Formats: sequence, structure tokens, C-alpha cells
Amino acid sequence: MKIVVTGTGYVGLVTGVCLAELGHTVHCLDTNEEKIKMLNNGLSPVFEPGIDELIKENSEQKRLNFTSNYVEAYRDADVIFIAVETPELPNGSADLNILFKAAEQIAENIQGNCLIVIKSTVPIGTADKLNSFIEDKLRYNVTFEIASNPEFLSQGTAINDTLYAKRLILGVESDKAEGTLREIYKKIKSPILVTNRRSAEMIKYASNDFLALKISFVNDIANLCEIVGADIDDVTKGMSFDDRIGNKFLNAGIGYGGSCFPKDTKSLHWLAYQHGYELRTVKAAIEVNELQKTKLISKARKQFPSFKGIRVSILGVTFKPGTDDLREAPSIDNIKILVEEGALLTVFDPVGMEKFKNYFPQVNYATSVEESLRDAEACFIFTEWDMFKEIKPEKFLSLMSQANVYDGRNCFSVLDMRRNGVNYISIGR
Ligand SMILES: NC(=O)C1=CN([C@@H]2O[C@H](COP(=O)(O)OP(=O)(O)OC[C@H]3O[C@@H](n4cnc5c(N)ncnc54)[C@H](O)[C@@H]3O)[C@@H](O)[C@H]2O)C=CC1
Ligand SMILES: O=C(O)[C@H]1O[C@H](OP(=O)(O)OP(=O)(O)OC[C@H]2O[C@@H](n3ccc(=O)[nH]c3=O)[C@H](O)[C@@H]2O)[C@H](O)[C@@H](O)[C@@H]1O
Repeated sequence: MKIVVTGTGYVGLVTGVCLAELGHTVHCLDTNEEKIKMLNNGLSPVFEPGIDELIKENSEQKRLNFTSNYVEAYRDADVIFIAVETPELPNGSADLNILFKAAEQIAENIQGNCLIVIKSTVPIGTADKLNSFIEDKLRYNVTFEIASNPEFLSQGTAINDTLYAKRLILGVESDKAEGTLREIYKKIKSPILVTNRRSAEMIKYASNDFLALKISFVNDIANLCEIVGADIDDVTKGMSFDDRIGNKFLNAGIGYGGSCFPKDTKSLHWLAYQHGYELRTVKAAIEVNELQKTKLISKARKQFPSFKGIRVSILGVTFKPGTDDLREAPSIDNIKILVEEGALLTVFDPVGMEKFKNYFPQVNYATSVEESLRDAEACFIFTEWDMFKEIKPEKFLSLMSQANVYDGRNCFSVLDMRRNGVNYISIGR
């Protein structure tokens, strides 16, 4: 079976590499020739723990190929997984132009019967639309079918999330498509839900939006904790003993970022609106998150009414630890404010700095935590990398000229920091 994965981004590359690891022969296709060049040199264009080793091993075994030649890749493909980006348009809806461009390339080049599987996150009804679109554009006399197989991996744990998936959702309209997908995934021992394509598309949005809601709820409660003198960490710990609530996704902070929660909440809200329905819960999650992103700076105003000329250490810029991804990272909103006010920034992040330089070339970059902290009058922590959590209060006190630490991810014990003399401000505590 010839499998093509369209797009070698976070999802496509991990999907391709993991399918090869499961023993399939996979052709990873990307129209970005730079990425293909890197991959053919054994380098991953994205940072993802464990991916380099799997690329090397599976390329050596000749199970994994990288190409930008879509004409050749699609010609005799049996299964095509589409994993291209579906970004947000200014009105909040999903931009499907890239997906439809890929579909056009597929339609014009498939010469055999083929299953086309949508892995990208797409609005409900997209698989149906893609079906008619491809039918109209087919150049050869072939049969094809569209399936929806949404992806649930998280960046930073993507390989594990794929090889040991918590669930596989197969949105199919025929037994044949189900059989093909079951065959592809037969080595993954995960629960499988077979459903129709629209439900599969909805499962993806509902899952992401539910998690976003959970985070916004906790942040809302965290803000109230500050007002009434409660501690959000103890509150969520207390809540988590109830297994109906669970202990995951209860971390208060400066809000969710990344390429998915922000866009997937807005996209589902927009889709509902187009159908004359208002998704009030999701709307609330979006609004709380928007306000939460700059909450920490508002709190720092007490000490620094203006940041003009203030030396500021920034620890962490990626939208979460374990990734180099900066898409919708709350750090960006905050750093924009600080730069506009004329703060003197020294930024450090263990993996995100190269990409971050494209956003803010004008700030200083440090090569270590220590270098970033040295002589700073304030420190902002935007990402909870493990190496930051290990910083002892003494380090802030000895390196900074004033130990004002604003922690957007609640990395430390309030008691420990304050008892040792750090002016420590976090979220909801
Ligand atoms: N990033 C994540 O953690 C997850 C993302 N998703 C969804 O998966 C989709 C992809 O997301 P990412 O991998 O983050 O995107 P990405 O932007 O990292 O990668 C997309 C890739 O597709 C390539 N591409 C675009 N048009 C193409 C074409 N016509 N032919 C071949 N390649 C083409 C781009 O050059 C790019 O390398 C999105 O819909 C996203 O919502 C779903 C679950 C997790
Ligand atoms: O569709 C997607 O792209 C993916 O989106 C998320 O994965 P990801 O964006 O990689 O990262 P998460 O770990 O979910 O974190 C998202 C954001 O929420 C924030 N977050 C997370 C958990 C928490 O308790 N509090 C909190 O603020 C993180 O800091 C981060 O900014 C989902 O977890 C995946 O299941 C999904 O497949």
C-alpha cells in the first residue's frame, strides 16, 4: 500500500514518521522545498522530542521518503493523508484555501483508486465539500473516497501520542474505507470509534474547545481567588480528587496559546454563528483567554507603572514547554507591550529563540538563564520549562539588581520565594 502524507509540519511529519515506524512505506510530501531539503539531509524542520531518531532509522530502512514532487507522489498513491495547515482568517473562520489547493493537486494527479484522509482540523461539512470538489477536478477516470481521521497529538509528546493514541476516530462513509484505516492502524492498540465524517470533524473541535474551556474556567476562578484571598493551586488540587473533574488541564496561567486552541475555539464559534446558533460557553472561553494573556503585566504595573528603560529578563517564549512553536504564544502579546514601552529586554528560551528572532529582532538574546537574569530589574516567566522551575530564590536575588519576578505559569512556591526575599507575583495566588 503506498501511503502519501501531504504536509510535513507538526502533524504531517509525525504522522508520516510514525506510520513508517509501524512498518508502512510512507512518502512525505511538502510543497515547501526547504523543508524537504532539510528532511532529506536527516534534519527535522520542527522541534519534537524523538523525531530525529525516527527519521534517521526509518529513512535508512527505506520506509520513509521525502519529496516535493506531488505529481509523482500522488500518481499511484493508495492512501493520502492530508495534514496541511488550516489557519484562522481575520473573522475567526478557518481558512481552507491551502487545503483545497492540496485537494486540487490530488484530483489532478491520482491515477488509481484512492482513499483521501483528512487529518487537518476542518469545519464540520468540509469532507463533504472536498468530495464534490475533487469529483469535479478529477483528471483521470478513478474512484476515490474521503475519510475524516482527526489528529489529537500534542506538541512535545507527539510521537507517543501517535504511537500510543488515546483514541482513533474514523469518520467514514463505507466499510471499505473503515477497513483500510483499520489495516493501517492495526499495530496501534487504541480504542477505535467509527462514525460518520461530520461527527468525526465535530469530535475534534469539541475536544479542543472543551480543553480550552477548562483552562479559561480555571483562569477565571484564579482571578477570583486573587480577589478573595484563595490560592488557585490548592483550589484545583482540591477539585482534582473528584475523578469526574480529574487533575489535568487545571493549570492557571497567562492563558492558552498554540496553533490550535485559539483558532479552533474561534472557528467553531464562527461555524455555529453561521448556522444561527451562539456557542456561549466557547465565546466565554475565548474572552477570558484574551484578557488573561496580559494579566501578569497588569499586575506588574503596581511596581512598574511604565517599563521605559527598565531592564527586563524574559524566560520562555514558546506557547508551552517541549516545543519550538511560537504560534499564538502569550509571550508575544506581552513582549510587544514591553517593547513598545521601551523596556530593555534580554530573552532566553532553551529552544524557541531562533524562531522568536523573526518576531523581535531588536531585543537582546541571552545564551543562558543566568545571562538573562543578570542586572535585570524585573523577570517575566512566560513558559514553564523544567530548567526554569529549578531556579532557586537565591539565584534571582544574587543575579538581578531587583528581584521582581512575575511568573505567568506558577512555577514556584509562593511561600518559598517570598520567604527568601523575592518580590514574587504569580497567577491566582
Ligand atoms: N500542531 C498540532 O499540534 C496539531 C495540529 N492539528 C491540525 O493539523 C493541521 C496541520 O497543522 P500543523 O502540522 O501544525 O501545520 P504546519 O503549518 O506545521 O504544517 C503544514 C505543512 O503543510 C505544507 N503544505 C501546505 N500546502 C501543501 C500542499 N499543497 N502540498 C503539500 N504540502 C503542503 C506546508 O508547507 C507545511 O509544511 C491543522 O489543521 C491543525 O489544526 C491537529 C492536531 C495537532
Ligand atoms: O489540535 C491540536 O493542535 C492539539 O491542541 C492541543 O495540543 P497543543 O496545542 O500541542 O498543547 P496543549 O498541551 O494542549 O497546550 C495548549 C495551551 O494551553 C495551555 N495550558 C494547558 C494546560 C493547562 O492546564 N493550562 C494551560 O494554560 C498551554 O500552556 C498551551 O499554551 C491539544 O492538547 C491536543 O490534543 C490537540 O491535538
